[in-house]
Amino acid sequence: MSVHELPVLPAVERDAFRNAMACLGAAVNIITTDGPAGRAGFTASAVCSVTDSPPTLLVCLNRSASVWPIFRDNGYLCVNTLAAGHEELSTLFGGKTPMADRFAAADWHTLASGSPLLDGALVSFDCKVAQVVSVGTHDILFCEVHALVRNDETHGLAWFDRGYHHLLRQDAR
Ligand SMILES: NC(=O)c1ccc[n+]([C@@H]2O[C@H](COP(=O)([O-])OP(=O)(O)OC[C@H]3O[C@@H](n4cnc5c(N)ncnc54)[C@H](O)[C@@H]3O)[C@@H](O)[C@H]2O)c1
Ligand SMILES: Cc1cc2c(cc1C)N(C[C@H](O)[C@H](O)[C@H](O)COP(=O)(O)O)c1[nH]c(=O)[nH]c(=O)c1N2
Repeated sequence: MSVHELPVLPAVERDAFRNAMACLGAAVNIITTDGPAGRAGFTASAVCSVTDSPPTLLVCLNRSASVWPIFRDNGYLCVNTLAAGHEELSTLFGGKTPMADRFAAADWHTLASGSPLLDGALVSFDCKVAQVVSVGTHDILFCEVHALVRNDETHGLAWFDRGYHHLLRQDAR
């Protein structure tokens, strides 16, 4: 098909897009960093696996978020995937709460990256930001995973239809 014959696609309204995206269930994560630019954390559901060679995941971060310059400058982060029971913590990191109050609400430890790992997270991925691609209002942070901490005792937490939902493990049903 020659260039001038390519179909012109209609635009989708932002609210219609958001209402549609609310139909995609997703894990809920607290993304943390600590380094020369300071300590920060925010709630993110736009997180997914990219490749297992090398182990890489992505996080989408709105550049208008107050945490954005800190993540940009530190270059390391941890993805803490939340477990059932972490709903309040998710809301705390997802709002306009002062950073110290966000971290005071839970217990943390660190591995090589220095980013806070949440005690009791379903899983934590200690990462180095390897590549950043800006698309519209967001930066897509492609992160190489260098350490993992799993907690197989707890159940999952999903964000779907603008609310939290528990995901039970097979042997718990
Ligand atoms: N990728 C994101 O930036 C992202 C993802 C989820 C939620 N949020 C924010 O969390 C809050 C709660 O969201 P909600 O699900 O209750 O209702 P909502 O109507 O604000 O969002 C519905 C869905 O639309 C998508 N979305 C919302 N804002 C977006 C943005 N700025 N860029 C890309 N995708 C976006 C997400 O998938 C979200 O689950 C809102 O402030 C929302 O903006 C942002
Ligand atoms: C369930 C859920 C899921 C997400 C968010 C919120 C909630 C409640 N937020 C929003 C983000 O956490 C919030 O905008 C910032 O923490 C706002 O605070 P500051 O601007 O940092 O003060 C969010 N922001 C973002 O840039 N990428 C994302 O994937 C998500 N996902």
